[in-house]
Amino acid sequence: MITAQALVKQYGNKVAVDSIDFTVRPGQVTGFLGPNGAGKSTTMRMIVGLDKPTSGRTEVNGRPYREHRAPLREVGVLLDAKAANGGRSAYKHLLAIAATHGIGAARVKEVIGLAGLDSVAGKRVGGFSLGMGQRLGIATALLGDPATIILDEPVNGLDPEGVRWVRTLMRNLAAEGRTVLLSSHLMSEMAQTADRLIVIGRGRILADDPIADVISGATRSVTRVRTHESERLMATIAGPGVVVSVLADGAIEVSGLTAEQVAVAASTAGIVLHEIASMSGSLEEAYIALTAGEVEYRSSSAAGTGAHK
Ligand SMILES: Nc1ncnc2c1ncn2[C@@H]1O[C@H](COP(=O)(O)OP(=O)(O)OP(=O)(O)O)[C@@H](O)[C@H]1O
Repeated sequence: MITAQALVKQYGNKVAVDSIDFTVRPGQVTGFLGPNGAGKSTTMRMIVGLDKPTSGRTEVNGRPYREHRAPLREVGVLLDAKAANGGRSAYKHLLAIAATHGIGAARVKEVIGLAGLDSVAGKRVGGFSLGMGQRLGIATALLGDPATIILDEPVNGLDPEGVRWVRTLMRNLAAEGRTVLLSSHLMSEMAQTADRLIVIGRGRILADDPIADVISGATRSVTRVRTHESERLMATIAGPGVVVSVLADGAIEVSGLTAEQVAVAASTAGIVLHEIASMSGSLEEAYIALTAGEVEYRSSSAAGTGAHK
């Protein structure tokens, strides 16, 4: 479990984290989202004692991080995958960290296997690809078999197999009852991995809800219907708050009624439907809607460069 209470971090005049409160619960994957510069890394750094809050507090498993006598066994962290010593082999790197925390070589071998690093465990970390470095960072985070895991951009640089591996690992860790906090800018990946989301913008919390609620709260869901009797169906379902539009392919899109209500109305009127689907918005749409106006760094033109020809 991770908690933050009235947590503030100021760098000079810059308020990076602006009095936030949240609880990250065990048994779930919680996604931590926000535009560049929103304050995610600063928050994660404060949780694990790498940055001191200007005011407020954070706790991991019921105590401030620094008060844990064996922090590696409480919380596993991946904040900077490039932090490993380049001259050592992956095995030696993990063994050195394990030794300073009273963790045996057997656990080192175990996490090497878990992270899919068996074939490169004897190789110098300096020669690792970004993806291998990420795997090593995740192996390090898991070394102490911690109840809480915090990973900042863990899929950065991973190939599709690696991305899927991280997703499955996170889901399994949560299913074991652990607390998993995960940041990523990959919305489709987050949508498949997280149960709950905390979204921040300019240091403030914009949403802290189950993922389905974040999506339904920030996007419009519609019912898409296809029938040979579009005109009659439109007349049948017309009413206050019901908006219908005819799409280019002849299907009609209805907002203001659930798919069930449309199906019942059609059935009562004896109208045969060839297709009916409830279309909810995507996490990406919800995220863009939620963070509009909260983006610190935005390109001035969506079309990119090429203005001077
Ligand atoms: N050491 C520092 N000194 C001064 N300002 C800082 C420092 N660290 C972070 N900031 C500022 O605090 C704000 C939050 O930064 P932070 O790195 O926490 O954002 P983030 O959400 O992790 O962004 P990203 O998605 O780009 O990693 C930014 O405006 C950043 O420039």
